[in-house]
Formats: sequence, structure tokens, C-alpha cells
Amino acid sequence: MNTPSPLQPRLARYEDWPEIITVDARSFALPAPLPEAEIAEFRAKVAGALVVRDEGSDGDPLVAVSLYHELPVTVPGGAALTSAGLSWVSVTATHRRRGLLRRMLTDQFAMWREAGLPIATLTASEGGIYERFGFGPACFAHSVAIAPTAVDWRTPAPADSRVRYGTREQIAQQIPELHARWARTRPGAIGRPATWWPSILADRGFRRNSQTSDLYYLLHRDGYAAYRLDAREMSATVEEFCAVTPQAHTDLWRVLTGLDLVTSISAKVPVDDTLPLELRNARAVQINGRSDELWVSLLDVPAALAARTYGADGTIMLTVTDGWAGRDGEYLLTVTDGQATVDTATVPADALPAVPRAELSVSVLSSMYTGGIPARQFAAAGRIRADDEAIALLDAMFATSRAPFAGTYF
Ligand SMILES: CC(=O)SCCNC(=O)CCNC(=O)[C@H](O)C(C)(C)COP(=O)(O)OP(=O)(O)OC[C@H]1O[C@@H](n2cnc3c(N)ncnc32)[C@H](O)[C@@H]1OP(=O)(O)O
Repeated sequence: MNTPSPLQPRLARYEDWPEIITVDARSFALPAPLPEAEIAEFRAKVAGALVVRDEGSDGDPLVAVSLYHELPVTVPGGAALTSAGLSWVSVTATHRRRGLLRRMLTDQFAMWREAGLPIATLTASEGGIYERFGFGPACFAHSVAIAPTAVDWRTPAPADSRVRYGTREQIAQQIPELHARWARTRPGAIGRPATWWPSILADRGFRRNSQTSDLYYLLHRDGYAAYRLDAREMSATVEEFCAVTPQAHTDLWRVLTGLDLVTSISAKVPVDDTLPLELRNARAVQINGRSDELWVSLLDVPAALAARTYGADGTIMLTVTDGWAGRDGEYLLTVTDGQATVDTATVPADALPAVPRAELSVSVLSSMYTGGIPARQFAAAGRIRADDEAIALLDAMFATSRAPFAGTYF
């Protein structure tokens, strides 16, 4: 008879939290222990947490944790879906590669299905972990370095920049609303529930090195930016940039690029950011890297596909492979006037001879969902099986007018 493994996930209890903080602190170089008030503040953001204790070891040490937040994510067309935002996944170095992540994610997926969540999101510590669970990278960011002395705007500076530094009260009052307005304009944007703002606005010291300043908030009627200065290098790092309108984008960047004494400004921006195009010398904005920002997994494939809008009408049969959470199957996607209906009845190819067909994994479909990676790139990489007509239709359907960008790391 097999002895059951003592290493089974269970729901986290109140008394587990100090150890949860310790386990994640070791993995991600976070501070621990945390004051009780900060633990309570964090717990308020969590929708469900799992832990594993090694009950065969002295003291039953906590050896694994995984949790999720319910986080709105903007999908193409502007609707906000509640996503299962997977986070704080950590298995102690002593217990890795023994299947604990797999076990926790089996239970997490069951919790999400029970909660009726149509989509899951995460920001990944490494690129090789999550595809096996049906996640795909879906939002990307450019890391840019701007040389203020090379910045030469094509348009004249306005008499008034329309931008002001916020007082503590103005920041607390205006930023959540500005962020929410911004999030509606970007596919992939992660919305921030009210419980998220206290820790963001607290700007605790561990998030930065000791030679950097507090966050300085620049407020505009239609956006905001938050940056800090590095005192030794006299460089600036833009930590948040949310512009609802092109005018706010220009006005805020004008102030940022006009910071006297600052030798370099770094930021993470959407891959379609327009700043270089607004300057006479586009090389003033140096792109130093591209990173995957947000990973997405469609949990309820028909519901998620029906929630976004599409760039072109048409009908296509998607044969989706999964191998993890039972999402394999045939999905007949029909788009009329940009709105989708999805039929999951299996239809033999000869019954719908005129309908284009494509075979792809749920991970690839999830990457395409936000408009971050076009079908033709996946097809060229051998990861979608379809003829040219089907690929052209997928490209036209899934294209978005703005590049997806998440804007929140969690
Ligand atoms: C959303 C987030 O929270 S991202 C943060 C993830 N956490 C971290 O990076 C913290 C440090 N790392 C860890 O805590 C652990 O190594 C984890 C969580 C990444 C993996 O936990 P483990 O319990 O070792 O994973 P487990 O044994 O269940 O492995 C599951 C599968 O993932 C693979 N895998 C695990 N870690 C990695 C990795 N870092 N890179 C690539 N593949 C990996 C395993 O090989 C295994 O593959 P297979 O079963 O398909 O053959």
C-alpha cells in the first residue's frame, strides 16, 4: 500500500501568515518579519492562499505557498474581466522539484473554476515555468533610457505644462481614479482594487536602494507619473506612467525630460509608446530591452473569447490543445460586427468545409488574446497549424489598435 505524501496543499490559516512571509522573503529578497499591520494589509488583497507544510519534519515547517488576487484585467474592446492573479508562488529551496508547484496549481485551478473566473494572469519570475500550465506571455514592455540633453521636442513648449507635483492628499485622492481611467484605455491593463492603494502609496523603503529618493508624483488632469531620483548617479527612474490622453502623455513627458541635473531617465513603457516620434532625435529614447510583463491563461475559453471585441468579422474553428486543465477541444469562433459568439460543439471538418481551421495550444491562444503576439509570428515559429487564409483571418481578428500593457507588477 502506498503511504500518502505528507506534502499536500491546504488553505492557508491565519496563523500561517508570518511563515508565508518568511518563505516568500527568502525567495524574493523581501523583508521579514513584517509588522502585523502590514501582514493584515497584504492579506486584505488575497482572494485565496494555499500552503504546504512538511508534517514529517521537526516543527512542520511551511515549505510552499501559492496565492491569488482577484484582479481586473482590461481586454480588447475595454471590458474588464476579473482575473485570478497568481502570485507569491514559492517552494523552499529544500523542497524544490518534488512536484509541489504542480500540486498547488492543480488546486488553484480548481478554486478558480469554482469561483467562475474566466481568465488567469501572473507576472513571471522566470520564462520557463508557466507554459506547461497553459499560460502565455501576453503583454510586453520596452525598457528605455532617455538622455534628457538629447531631447528636442517637435512641438513648442506650452506656456504652462498643466502638470503639478501632488501633495500627499492630492495623490491619495486623485491617483486611484486616474489609474482606473487609464486602465480602461489599454488592453492588458491590470486594474487596482481599493485594497491595493495603501501599500502602493506607502512606497516602503525595501522597494528601492538606499541612495534613491521617495517617489515624486506629477499630476495632470488626465494622467500622472511617479518617479524617483538616484542621488549618486543623478538619474531618474519612472516607476508609474499613466496618461489617459495623448496630451497628458506629452505634458507629463515634457516635465520628466526637462528635469535639470538629471543625466538619464529610465522607464518601462508600452512597445507602441509614442515618445520617440514626438522628438526630433528619436535616438534620445534608447530601447535597452523588451520583457514579458504579463502572462495570461484563458480558463473559460468560450467566456473569455466572447468578452473581447475583434478587429475583423469572420468564422474560424479553433482546435485547442491543453493537457493541463481540460481546455482541449474545438471552439467555433464567429465574429459579427466585432462581437464574438463561441460554439463548443465538435463539428467534423467535412460538415463545415468552408470554415478556416487552426490548431494551437491554449498557451498560444492566451498570448494572442490581448493582441500582444500576432498569429503569423506563431505560425512562422511552427506553433499554429493552419493555412495562410486562416492565419490572415486570425491576424485581422485578434489585432488591437493599441499594444497591450499591464502596468502593475504583482
Ligand atoms: C507567479 C509567480 O509567483 S512567479 C514566482 C515563482 N517563484 C519563484 O521563482 C521562486 C523561486 N522558485 C521556486 O520557488 C520554485 O522553484 C518554483 C515555484 C519555481 C517551482 O516549484 P517546484 O515545486 O520545484 O516545481 P515542481 O517540482 O512542481 O515542477 C513542476 C514543473 O515545472 C518545472 N519547473 C520548475 N521550476 C522551473 C524553472 N525555474 N524553470 C523551468 N521549469 C521549471 C519542473 O521541471 C516540472 O516540470 P514537469 O513536471 O513539466 O516535467
